[in-house]
Amino acid sequence: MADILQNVMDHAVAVARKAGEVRHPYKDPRWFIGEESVAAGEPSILTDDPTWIIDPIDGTTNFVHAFPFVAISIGFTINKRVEVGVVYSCLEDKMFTARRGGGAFCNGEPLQVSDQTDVHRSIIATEFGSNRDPEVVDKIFSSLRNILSLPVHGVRGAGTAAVNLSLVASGCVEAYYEMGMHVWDIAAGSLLVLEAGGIVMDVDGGDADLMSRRILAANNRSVALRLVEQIAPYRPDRDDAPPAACD
Ligand SMILES: O=P(O)(O)O[C@H]1[C@H](O)[C@@H](O)[C@H](O)[C@@H](O)[C@@H]1O
Ligand SMILES: [Mg+2]
Ligand SMILES: [Mg+2]
Repeated sequence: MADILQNVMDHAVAVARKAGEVRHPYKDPRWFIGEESVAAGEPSILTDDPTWIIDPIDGTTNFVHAFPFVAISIGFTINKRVEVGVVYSCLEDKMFTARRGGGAFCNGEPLQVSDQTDVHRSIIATEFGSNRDPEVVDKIFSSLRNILSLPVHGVRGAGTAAVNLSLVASGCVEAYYEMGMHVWDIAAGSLLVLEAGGIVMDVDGGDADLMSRRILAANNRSVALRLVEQIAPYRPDRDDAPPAACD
């Protein structure tokens, strides 16, 4: 794993030098989008530059309550595309890694999504999120009611987007969808799913957009599209939305 990260960092330096940049790719804040740096006021704009997208603790509520799923999530993008994803599920002691075109792995073992094509025989992961706006809560429950009534085998939520995506990549659940999480929750995990043979799209069936705060990741298109029909979509403010103007 250290080798993969070192290669990527070397690549970042090479790309920067080629572009005539003198910035140091590990230190310049423009090369990072992190949950804590954004909370501290740093920008959350995804550019074509090599960019580390980091969530130091994914599953904070779990962590606080000792609910045993917590992860560290590190994604690396070039030209807005995730090239490397690392999710470390701390209490499971599982290190998930993926490199674009190089497959996905858990503790070094290759991962493959589930081969289930029938949504009725599937487990779907999702989260309730933290938005308690009644309209949003109604949409969440509407989606959930539709999916449970399909019916499916079950609905689960680990309390961390990164772990939910690792579960899709591992074939333990067929799909995961959520609206309201952030780019640092899903950058790394989305590559795990793609490299394990799955697909990632918007909840309305459109193209995936890392900054949209919406994701549907699935083992295959047929399961994904059945879910698209059931999900009541809403649009949270984008991660790259300009800050609201102050009076
Ligand atoms: O624990 P976090 O890093 O805050 O990430 C959470 C996110 O805040 C929450 O909205 C989602 O439902 C979870 O799946 C994230 O992982
Ligand atoms: Mg998170
Ligand atoms: Mg976090």
